[in-house]
Amino acid sequence: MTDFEVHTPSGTKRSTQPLPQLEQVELKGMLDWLSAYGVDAQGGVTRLLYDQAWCKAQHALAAKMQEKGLAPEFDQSGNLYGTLHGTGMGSGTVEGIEEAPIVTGSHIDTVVHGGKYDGAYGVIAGVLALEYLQKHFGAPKRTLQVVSLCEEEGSRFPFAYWGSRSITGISRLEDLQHLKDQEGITFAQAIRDAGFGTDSSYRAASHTYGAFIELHIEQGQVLERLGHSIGIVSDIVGQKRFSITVSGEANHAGTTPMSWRKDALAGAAEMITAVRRIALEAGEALVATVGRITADPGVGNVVASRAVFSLDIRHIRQESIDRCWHSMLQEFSRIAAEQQLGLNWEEHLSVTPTPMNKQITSDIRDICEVEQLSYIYMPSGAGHDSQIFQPACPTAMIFVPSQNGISHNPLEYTAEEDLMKGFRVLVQLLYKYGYGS
Ligand SMILES: NC(=O)NC(NC(N)=O)C(=O)[O-]
Ligand SMILES: [Zn+2]
Ligand SMILES: [Zn+2]
Repeated sequence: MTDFEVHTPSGTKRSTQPLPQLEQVELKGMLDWLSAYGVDAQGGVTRLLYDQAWCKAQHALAAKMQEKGLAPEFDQSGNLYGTLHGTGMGSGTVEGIEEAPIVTGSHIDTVVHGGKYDGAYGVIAGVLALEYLQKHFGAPKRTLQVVSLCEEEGSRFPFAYWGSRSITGISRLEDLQHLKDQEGITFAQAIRDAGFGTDSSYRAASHTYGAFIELHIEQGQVLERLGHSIGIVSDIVGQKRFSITVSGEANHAGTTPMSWRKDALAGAAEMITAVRRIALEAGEALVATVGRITADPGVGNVVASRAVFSLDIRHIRQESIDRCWHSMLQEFSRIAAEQQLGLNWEEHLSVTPTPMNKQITSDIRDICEVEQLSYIYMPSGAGHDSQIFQPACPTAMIFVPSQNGISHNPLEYTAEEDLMKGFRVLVQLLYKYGYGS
């Protein structure tokens, strides 16, 4: 049993209430259960926005929420909500946004051949936390909600954070309809095939949140190396993502002398080497990644006429991202001019670095202290829906360790004991905000 002070996200002290000991919950079992939707023979999980595995998983989750008394509801984007309705009693004089639901959750989509914890942990933990609170304390005073966001990774369409961006109104379906996946299927078609979209019977994706709290695996090695159980996220890095197209001329590999070629792939290779050099020169905190390249016509005895590669740049400060991108672009232009190649780029993601809400993070710290869980404040090098929510409502993130820091990989793993510690923190926090008098 633990005693702790209950207060709202705005810091008003409310009351003190002991919580019953948390029981072992079916966290691990439910993560395994969810991973069956989209699992492959090597144990990798692939659930891309609106694909078959995604649809099955999201509907299976809705059925689980129903079983657990959480009144599931979809919106037009395919975000799924489970709700514990508040009685409204004791919510005091707080007005406007503070009366809105306290929401927890994360995303259901994965990268291609990813793990079973990224995103899923926060969704499952949210469902079980609401079930736990309902079972022990009945209806909360303030409405508590869990959301299974439809998309965060940007794995299918050249666009990311669709779940949180649609909820916060930053993006609308009209802006994305034309986007195509690798198979040429448009966003408009994909959402329609999945049964969502503006002409579906679901309500529009718009909500006012009192606060958003995301529990997530760290996806790095910091907690494990330093021996801490909980990471309290201080900031989330900013990101820019581009698609870079280099154009040359297809020609015969045997009859075209080296110096007369316009070899798009050779030019792209030099540009990628420059990406690595510039990022290394910028210092340890900056990271830049080229994770994908395609070449046309993609034939062994033909000089490539076109190469397209991805570029992902991240840092905790926007100026560093911008400076690095400009140096890279200068280098790309120099290389293209030198080799008589065409150069085009398209920016398809830009998110600014985002600090998390100070009051919620300090409440998380208080809980860690009462619960005697070792914690550190840390920035997140991975992007999260929390950085989309933060400007719209007070937002915070709780991290648990990732074994060997591996993520976006079937080997992604967090020990059950660590999953439970994060769950405990989440339950305490939701109790604090939902049941305070
Ligand atoms: N937590 C994540 O894995 N996020 C990933 N996805 C986005 N959208 O940032 C990423 O690339 O960092
Ligand atoms: Zn991820
Ligand atoms: Zn994630």
